[in-house]
This record gives sequence, structure tokens and C-alpha cells, in this order.
Amino acid sequence: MRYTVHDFEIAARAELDPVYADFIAGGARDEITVRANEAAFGRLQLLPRVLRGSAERELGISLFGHRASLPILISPTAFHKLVDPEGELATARAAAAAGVIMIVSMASTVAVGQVADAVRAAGDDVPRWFQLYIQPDLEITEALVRRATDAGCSALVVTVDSPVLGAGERNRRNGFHDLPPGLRCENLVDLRDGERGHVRQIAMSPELNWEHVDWLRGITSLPILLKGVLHPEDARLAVRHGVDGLLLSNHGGRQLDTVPATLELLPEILAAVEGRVPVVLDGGVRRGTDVVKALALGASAVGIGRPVMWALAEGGEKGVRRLLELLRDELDDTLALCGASGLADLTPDLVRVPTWGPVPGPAPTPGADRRFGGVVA
Ligand SMILES: Cc1cc2nc3c(=O)[nH]c(=O)nc-3n(C[C@H](O)[C@H](O)[C@H](O)COP(=O)(O)O)c2cc1C
Ligand SMILES: CCCCC(=O)C(=O)O
Repeated sequence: MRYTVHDFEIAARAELDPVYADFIAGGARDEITVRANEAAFGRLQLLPRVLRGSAERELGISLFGHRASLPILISPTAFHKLVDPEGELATARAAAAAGVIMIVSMASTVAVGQVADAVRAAGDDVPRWFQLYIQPDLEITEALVRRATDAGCSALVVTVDSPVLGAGERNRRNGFHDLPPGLRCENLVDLRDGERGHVRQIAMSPELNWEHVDWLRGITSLPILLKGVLHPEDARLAVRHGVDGLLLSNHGGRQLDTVPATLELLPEILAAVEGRVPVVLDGGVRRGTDVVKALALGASAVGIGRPVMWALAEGGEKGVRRLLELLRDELDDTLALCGASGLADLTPDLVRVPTWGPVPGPAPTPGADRRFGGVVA
């Protein structure tokens, strides 16, 4: 039985090729930001209200006019077929069954159109979003946007934190640079004549700028979210350039190492956008309490990356379903314990930065009985 998100990782690691496990777990350079994301949630405290709950709690959200049953999105992760033969089809079916929004990675190993067909065939109609790396060749970018639009994606998540590919040193040591034979980046196949869907077709370009965002704004009417804006000044610029939302993300610590945890940046980013666009946060979300903390501070929703890959590796579609159920239960339980009858009751006063510290006092006498001596940390 998997009781926690962490259990999925342990179970997946027992089965996975360690090279792929490293690809999932790893981050850039010293992985300081990878650790910071999770640690930031642990440092914040919850301060619950009592005697004001309700028998049932409302967990649904609405983003850009679309309903989802949970404030938890599946952040875009590449290469699902590395860990499960059905790949993104399995993830998408699980997401749809749970009523959760999945952001399909541009580097998916099942084409976004096929993902959409599979979900429709299952009779579920939950919005899907598409993650895009703007390509310096704008015709290619336009073709990708068309593929996503034709597949019924209802928003574009444009990743802007990757002017160059993050330095995943685990991958370098392991010599993991390409997909194994038989797997392709299916969204990239035949964008130009004869293109085979090679990972290296994805251009990470340091020459992208705000004019590219304006150009994209002009070719699509889909809502555009920028993923990877960390500086409040860039958040202001994003709003000025007509962006519809932000996915506050440090790419799970996989791009620039030593940037702050996303949770720590949330208040500054929210202040910068002044409520004009929704802010979704990802990075280190592993518990219902994490979801509650991010929402109480003002995030509209959160995203999860690695947990989905672990769950997919551990149990395919069923694994991802169980993961989403588990997070749903934890979220519901946390709301109840906070005296909240729905997400709307999550207000910043429920979250505190600890003010307590070790009480200064005389050093404990060596050998003294610590049980009764009032000994402090
Ligand atoms: C294995 C893996 C693949 C990823 N692939 C992509 C991707 O293709 N595009 C993207 O924008 N972000 C990608 N990300 C970043 C995630 O979207 C997300 O920001 C991050 O995983 C969130 O942190 P978490 O893993 O702590 O939940 C990837 C992350 C992982 C772990
Ligand atoms: C070219 C694929 C990029 C995947 C990615 O964004 C990541 O592994 O973090």
C-alpha cells in the first residue's frame, strides 16, 4: 500500500533503471534548489481555526473558465514512456478520471493529439494544456501551437526559464542524453519534412525575448501562462505583455541552481501581479499541507512534477490515479483540520513563518536529568 507521495518514489526506484530514476530525481548542479523547494514547505507552519468546519469540503477550482476537481495540476514532464509503456496516455487517462488538468509536455513521447483522443474515448472532458518551448524558427512554433490547438488544448504554458538546457550532472555522469531506441518526441515528428522526433530538435534559445511573447499572443487566442518567471520585475512585464497567468516554477530545480524555493517567491510575485492574473506554483509539493500553504498564501493552484513520474513508474495509469486520490484525501483532511469548508477559506492568516527559536539560557549541566531540568534545545 502507498500511504504517502514518498512511498511512490521508493516503490518506483525499486523497479526503475537507476539512470531513469536519476533523470527524474535530479536537478541542476548541486541540486540546492531541488532541496530548497521541499524544505520551504516544511519551514512554514499552519495555524488552524476551530469550530467552524463543514461536513463536506469544496475542492474544485476554475481557471480560465474551466472547472477542475482539484487545485492540483500535473506539471509538464517529458518522456513518460521512459517509465511506462503507455506513457502520457496513462497519465492523461488518470488525470481525466480524477478531473485534474494535465499539462502535456512538448517533449511528450505520445503526440498531444493522441493523448486528447484517448481521453475523449474514455468519456472524460477535462481541460488539457500544452507546454511549449518557443522555437527560434517561428514556423515550427506555429506548427506546434496548431497541433496543440487541434488537440483541444485550452491553454499554452510557455516555459521561459530555459535559454539553455539545465546542467543535470547526474545525466552527464550517466551518459543519459537521448531517448532509447523506439521512443521519440512525438510532437516534433514531421514538423519539417523528414524530422524524426529527436530530442535535439528542441532548440533552447538564449535569443528569445518579450517580442516573441507578443508574437505568440498575436497568433493564438488561447490563454498563455509563462512558466519560470522568478523575478518580480519579469512578473510585471509578463502582465504588461498580455500574459494570462504565471506558473511560478524553478523547473523543480533543474535549470538555474541556487534560485529560491518557489514558495518563498510566491508573496513577491503575487504582489507584483496585483491580482491581475492567476499564479499557479510548482516545486516541492508533496503533501496536502503543502497545497494548503500555497493556496493560503494566494496561489490559485499548484503543480506536481516528480510525484507523477514516480507514480506512473510504479503503477502506470492506476498508480497516477492512486497518487491523485491520495493527494485529494490529504488536501481534504488538511482543510477539515484547518476549519475550512472549502478553498475559499484558505487565507494567509492560516500560515506562519516560525517566530520561535531556542530560548537562550544556561547551558545544561552535563549529566543532569533532562526530563525535569527545563532543558531547552
Ligand atoms: C522528469 C522531469 C521532466 C520535466 N520536463 C519538463 C518539460 O518537458 N517542460 C517543462 O516546462 N518542465 C519540465 N519539468 C519541470 C516540471 O514541469 C516542474 O516544474 C517540476 O517538476 C516541479 O517540481 P516537482 O518535481 O518538485 O514537483 C520536468 C521535471 C521533471 C522532474
Ligand atoms: C528537452 C526535454 C526537456 C525536459 C525538461 O524540461 C527537463 O527534463 O527538465
